[in-house]
Amino acid sequence: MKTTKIGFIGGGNMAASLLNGLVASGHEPKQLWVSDINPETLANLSANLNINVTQSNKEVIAAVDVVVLAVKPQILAQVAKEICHCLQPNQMVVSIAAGITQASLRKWLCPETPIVRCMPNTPALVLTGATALHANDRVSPEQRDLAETILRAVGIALWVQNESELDAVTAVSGSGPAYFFLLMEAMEKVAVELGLSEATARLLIQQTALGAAKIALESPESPGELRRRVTSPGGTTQQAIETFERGGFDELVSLALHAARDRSIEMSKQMEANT
Ligand SMILES: NC(=O)C1=CN([C@@H]2O[C@H](COP(=O)(O)OP(=O)(O)OC[C@H]3O[C@@H](n4cnc5c(N)ncnc54)[C@H](OP(=O)(O)O)[C@@H]3O)[C@@H](O)[C@H]2O)C=CC1
Ligand SMILES: O=C(O)[C@@H]1CCC=N1
Repeated sequence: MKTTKIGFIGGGNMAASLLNGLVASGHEPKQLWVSDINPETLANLSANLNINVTQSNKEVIAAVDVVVLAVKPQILAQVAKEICHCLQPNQMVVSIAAGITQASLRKWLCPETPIVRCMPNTPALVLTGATALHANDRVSPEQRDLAETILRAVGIALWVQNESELDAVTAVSGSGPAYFFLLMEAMEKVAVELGLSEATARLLIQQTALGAAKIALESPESPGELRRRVTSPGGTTQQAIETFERGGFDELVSLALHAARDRSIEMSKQMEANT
């Protein structure tokens, strides 16, 4: 797998996370390609990772075994139509775009193209990504394994049976890192108000987030039980948790995740209707 030629169309945030992760996991940099319209983006990727870079999407297609579509959903139709004639019949396409369905991709590419649609997240950068994948019926078992191996190189990877599950995955783990950063941001602001220096606050919050994630991963207990173990009756945590609950914490999380899931569905419908 480490010598499979993989090409990214679009070298922005998510592509950079995956490329960094692939190189860090031992993938041969010279087997990795990326195209982007922005020369500065390409210069940074080339300098940092020593991978092949080009402004030509078609050059990437011609050089690789697997093509990863990593542009914004809004311009994916245009990019897919530009490259569709250059794809070899069995060349696998992996799309990471939120809210772009297999049906749209099939329409824009060629009906025979093997397509894996997936939803990764930016912690791929530090090899702790979480990705869900869905394959169309043109993807061979070997290509399925290859797609899974690529994403597993940068974290965990699991398959969903129904494509519609990717809307929920996008809301939970695709966007999820931002929710944790939001909480960290808010905690840091208040910690400074409470008298800590910014550096002290940030370090304490980062280590606490890491510790909470590690204990949640390693313990057989549910998050609810782990939370109760921190919450001494009549103590400080109880005050904080009750304040969160009075403020409608669960309802707010529900509203936020539904909004993200609904936006994913809405984007799918808009793209299918407009192209
Ligand atoms: N960011 C995230 O956490 C996640 C993102 N995704 C998905 O990944 C995809 C990329 O997102 P993200 O990395 O955040 O977006 P970015 O905007 O950071 O990256 C997209 C890159 O594509 C470039 N680009 C624009 N037009 C073209 C073109 N015609 N050919 C080649 N490259 C082009 C952009 O350049 P310029 O900026 O100059 O326009 C930009 O560098 C999206 O579809 C998103 O839904 C999925 C999971 C998580
Ligand atoms: O916000 C977005 O649309 C993308 C998809 C998941 C994370 N970022």
